[in-house]
Amino acid sequence: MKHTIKTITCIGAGYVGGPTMAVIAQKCPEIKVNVVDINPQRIAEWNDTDLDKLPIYEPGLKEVVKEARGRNLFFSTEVEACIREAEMIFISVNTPTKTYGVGKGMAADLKYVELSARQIARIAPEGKIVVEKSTLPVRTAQSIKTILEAEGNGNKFQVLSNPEFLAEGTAITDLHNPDRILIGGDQDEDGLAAIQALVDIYAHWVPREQIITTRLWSSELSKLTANAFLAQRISSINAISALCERTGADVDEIAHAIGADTRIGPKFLRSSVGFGGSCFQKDILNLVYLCRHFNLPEVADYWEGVVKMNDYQKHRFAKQIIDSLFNTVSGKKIAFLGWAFKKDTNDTRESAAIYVAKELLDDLAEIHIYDPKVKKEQIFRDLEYVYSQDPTQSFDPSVLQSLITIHEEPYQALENAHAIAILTEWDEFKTYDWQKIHTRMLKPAFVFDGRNILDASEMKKTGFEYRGIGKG
Ligand SMILES: NC(=O)C1=CN([C@@H]2O[C@H](COP(=O)(O)OP(=O)(O)OC[C@H]3O[C@@H](n4cnc5c(N)ncnc54)[C@H](O)[C@@H]3O)[C@@H](O)[C@H]2O)C=CC1
Ligand SMILES: O=C(O)[C@H]1O[C@H](OP(=O)(O)OP(=O)(O)OC[C@H]2O[C@@H](n3ccc(=O)[nH]c3=O)[C@H](O)[C@@H]2O)[C@H](O)[C@@H](O)[C@@H]1O
Repeated sequence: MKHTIKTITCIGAGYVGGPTMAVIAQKCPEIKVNVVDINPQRIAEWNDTDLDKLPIYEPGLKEVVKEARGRNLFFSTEVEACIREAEMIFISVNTPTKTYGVGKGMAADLKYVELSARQIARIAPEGKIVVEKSTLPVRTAQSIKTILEAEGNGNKFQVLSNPEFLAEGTAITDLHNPDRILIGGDQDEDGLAAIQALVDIYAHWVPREQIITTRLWSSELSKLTANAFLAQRISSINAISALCERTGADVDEIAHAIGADTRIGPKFLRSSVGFGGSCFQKDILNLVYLCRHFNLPEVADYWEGVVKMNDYQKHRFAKQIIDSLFNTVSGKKIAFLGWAFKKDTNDTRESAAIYVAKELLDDLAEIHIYDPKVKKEQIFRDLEYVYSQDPTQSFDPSVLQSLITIHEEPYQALENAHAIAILTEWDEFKTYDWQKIHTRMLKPAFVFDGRNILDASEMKKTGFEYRGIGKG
């Protein structure tokens, strides 16, 4: 049965739902695209006439929203009405690591996905194509199908898996020029027709040979595997960075040398203070949990090593700061450049900065933070959350208020600092007047470059005690 898709609804107006649907609306002007969310503030921000107030910062996003919003792109809290109206429904809700009960700290929390599936089943007047856009454990489509069939008033639903591979900070270019689109579905006649309906949407702008279609389980597991491989590369180069620091080798030279091998390739070999972001850790832990569930402990341990290495890298960075500052940072001003988990985003989820800050705060450092895009309230929320997760510590928020200062402007944050730590690779940090900064710091003036973005020899010439990652 051929489907003609006239209306799409996406449940979840977050970092994925918002930009992905904006681009579908931009490229398919004849399709009406509704993006719905239970968070009214988020929807109000998506609808703000001032495009600088969109809830997420992504280069190029404003332009896409400006073109499509009000034409065929609509943001709304009317979840039920929009479910009724659409022939195809994307589920793009959050799937964080579980913080309670069975699988706590490891498994993906699927409660928002389940709620969405139940809501669709309950109110959809007829069968729909339901598309998993969220990252999900392999075989989740089966659970969604079971719910849809059990609660769906006899309607027939098709479930597709269409994982998203965009990276934050480059979301719009990734969506406009994806390496591939992946669509998994049942291989019977109805399943293939549903796959074709989604292929037809992407084919508006993605060459057909870049649209890969697979069975459901392969598509779901490809997403977890892709993130695990990407994160593994970072942990691998970071492991080597530790050895470089002991031996006098330079990790950037090594990355260049090995990346020239076409079998390895040059991308994703930037050694850093550790990977952050909402997904790498969550998705690997989810993979580890699945492996244990299927009684594959060796496979689970293998992938868990990627996360352990990342924790080690963040800890190593914080420890190096404390060790270099004569074994204590108590009462010392440490300036943080950057709080976001990478440049060109205001997202701070699992940012390495949070964990480095916590270790320094535990040693009573006074931390001054400047990030060009992250809001003050978000930084406090991140720190309060990380303390709330540490059962060994009683948490007094007033201490946090007295030890943390957030700056709207970088030079004040750096003035009279004992040390500067670069946590995010924002381009603007490279353009600062480092000579001026040096004169205004306490001496010895330490710079811990967690992103290797500054020129080590220039910094040393200026008089800094400069420490890069993996620089022997
Ligand atoms: N952030 C990223 O770069 C990427 C994320 N993903 C995956 O996409 C999924 C979504 O991630 P994000 O967009 O980052 O999450 P997010 O937290 O930014 O957005 C999720 C949204 O869903 C809404 N929501 C939750 N339950 C709802 C319900 N029942 N009805 C309506 N709205 C509901 C929340 O209010 C929130 O606004 C996750 O599974 C994630 O792993 C995949 C690729 C990239
Ligand atoms: O599933 C997801 O959420 C997404 O996760 C990552 O995207 P994202 O986390 O947005 O950003 P990345 O560019 O992958 O960076 C992740 C972290 O790794 C760090 N990183 C990246 C690359 C590198 O060489 N070194 C390094 O330390 C970044 O600074 C950042 O903290 C993947 O790149 C996307 O393909 C995927 O869709």
